[in-house]
Amino acid sequence: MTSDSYITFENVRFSRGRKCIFDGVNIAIPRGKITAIMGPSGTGKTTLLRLIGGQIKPDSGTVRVDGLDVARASSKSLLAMRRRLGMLFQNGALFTDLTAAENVAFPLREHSRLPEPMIQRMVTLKLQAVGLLEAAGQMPAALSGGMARRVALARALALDPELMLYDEPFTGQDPINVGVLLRLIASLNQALGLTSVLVSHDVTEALSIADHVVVINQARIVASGSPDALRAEMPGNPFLRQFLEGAPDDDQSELGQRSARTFAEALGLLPRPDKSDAAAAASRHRNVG
Ligand SMILES: Nc1ncnc2c1ncn2[C@@H]1O[C@H](COP(=O)(O)OP(=O)(O)OP(=O)(O)O)[C@@H](O)[C@H]1O
Repeated sequence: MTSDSYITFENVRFSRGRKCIFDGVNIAIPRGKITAIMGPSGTGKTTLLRLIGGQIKPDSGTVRVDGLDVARASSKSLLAMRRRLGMLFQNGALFTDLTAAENVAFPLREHSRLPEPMIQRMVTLKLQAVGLLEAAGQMPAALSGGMARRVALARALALDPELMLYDEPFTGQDPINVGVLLRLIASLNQALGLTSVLVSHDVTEALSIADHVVVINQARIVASGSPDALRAEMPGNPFLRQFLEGAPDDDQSELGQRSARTFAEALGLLPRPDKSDAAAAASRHRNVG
């Protein structure tokens, strides 16, 4: 681990029943950057986020978040770590009986003792950060899907996290909303000095903002580095090449095939489909739904 790593996985093993999800993986997630986690469906990307959050523990090995050994930390240290962590998951629905502003205020009321005027100020700042101040008084039912996702992002930022975990944040969104979310994720990471970990099937989109990429396949890390470094590594890396050339042996699903294809497209290894990027992305979103 270097001091530039915010999160490290050191020889982490994790199984579900008889299925080995991680077979001694080492990962370094750089501080202050956006790291995209890629891999075919079912390879353990969400599991990786749950190991980071400490919801599950490795069978062996160590997961460190800013130096904290997550599995062996006291519950007090774990709680403190989680308060520095924001999460935006595809199912992170808003509370339907609270306005947008009340949704953003919720974690502040739950986890801080700030006086009400300060909470209102924080809510205003967070809604401004996602460009939705005008929606403060709206109920979730009155928001578009894209607006609701941005309010959920504002809520995830409420406690000023250092680390943001995004699990499929673009699912169900149209290309314009995906573009807005991408720009927000990138600009917030930069402006707030965050470290972001992004799990997404939208490979082209995720790679457009990723500084660092980790590719998982069959319980191992098959490649990691910048998109440029992966491109350079591809010819000498049979695992990566297999992933790029087609779905792995045990994943013949349409999703697995698509992950491999879009990854190769994103690295410029395959010609892009003869459509505009937006139309291609729209077609992928429909498929994911
Ligand atoms: N609670 C659980 N109990 C048993 N097996 C589980 C559980 N959660 C996940 N798994 C299994 O662990 C493996 C990894 O799941 P995970 O959700 O991390 O994959 P993923 O890469 O995020 O998949 P996707 O891209 O489809 O979202 C899968 O085989 C899944 O079936």
